[in-house]
Amino acid sequence: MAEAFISGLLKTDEYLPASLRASDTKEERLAYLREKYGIITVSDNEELVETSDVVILAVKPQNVREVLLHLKDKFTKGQLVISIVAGFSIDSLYQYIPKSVSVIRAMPNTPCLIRKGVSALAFSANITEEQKNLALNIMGSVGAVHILPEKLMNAVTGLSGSGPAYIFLVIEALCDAGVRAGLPREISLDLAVQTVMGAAAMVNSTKTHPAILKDKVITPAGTTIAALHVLERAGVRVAFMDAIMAAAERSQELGSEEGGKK
Ligand SMILES: NC(=O)C1=CN([C@@H]2O[C@H](COP(=O)(O)OP(=O)(O)OC[C@H]3O[C@@H](n4cnc5c(N)ncnc54)[C@H](OP(=O)(O)O)[C@@H]3O)[C@@H](O)[C@H]2O)C=CC1
Ligand SMILES: O=C(O)[C@@H]1CCC=N1
Repeated sequence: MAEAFISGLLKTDEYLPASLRASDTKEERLAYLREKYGIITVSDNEELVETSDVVILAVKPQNVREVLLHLKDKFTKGQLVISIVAGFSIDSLYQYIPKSVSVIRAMPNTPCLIRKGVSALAFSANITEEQKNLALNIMGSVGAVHILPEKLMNAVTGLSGSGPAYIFLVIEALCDAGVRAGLPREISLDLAVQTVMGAAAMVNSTKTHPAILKDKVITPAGTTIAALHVLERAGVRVAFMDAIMAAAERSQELGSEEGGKK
């Protein structure tokens, strides 16, 4: 996910490679980031925190505590930490980060890599307008941004944070289905991709409820209603609801000390 940010930010005119630095546990990973993006890399989180105005925390929830434990006295007043860690609340982060530092809990998604992401942000109470604008600029550089109350962040994680994976699965399933019906795989994949992109763009640009757009595809006694009958019988809507609830609940669990160990 951190690479999605690096790539997305560098595709803007605003962020130059020399203004971005990354740390990681593996030197080979840092060498890859240096070579591919020309950014500065450090093998030491302490150095990174001491030399950065904005720190994006992008380790797995299971690693957050050990990472922050070593950094507590490295932060300085006025710094901004943007955490993209699923499930980890602002209050939990403040167990390891001084109160003089501002914290943003963010939930982006991987299309940030191509600047087509969507993120939600929740702010700590001490955030300044300048820091809000800076965060909106960073996150806005790689996609759409919503500011939300923190209590909604697990739901965001379930929907849009994990969401690209659901849509990749749908695209793969549509492609296989086309192949099953006789289409060459390459053509089938393109038909699936263009259909998903076209449908999403139509909802976005017409601002029309998807149910109305769906109805316009359906000819009475035609092909579409025959297919929708099968999807409804298979419980597709409930499957999506259950899936997103499962992800939101797992996000909540990951934020707890016990859940973070699993
Ligand atoms: N993937 C996604 O779509 C999204 C992920 N997120 C959140 O982003 C975070 C990262 O997820 P994701 O990118 O998928 O996971 P990855 O495992 O790909 O990335 C985590 C990176 O952190 C590195 N790391 C581990 N320990 C340390 C350490 N002590 N110091 C520095 N770096 C360290 C890991 O290195 P190593 O491999 O050596 O362990 C790895 O490169 C998670 O908290 C997740 O909840 C949020 C939104 C979307
Ligand atoms: O799977 C995960 O836990 C992360 C959080 C959102 C997307 N990927």
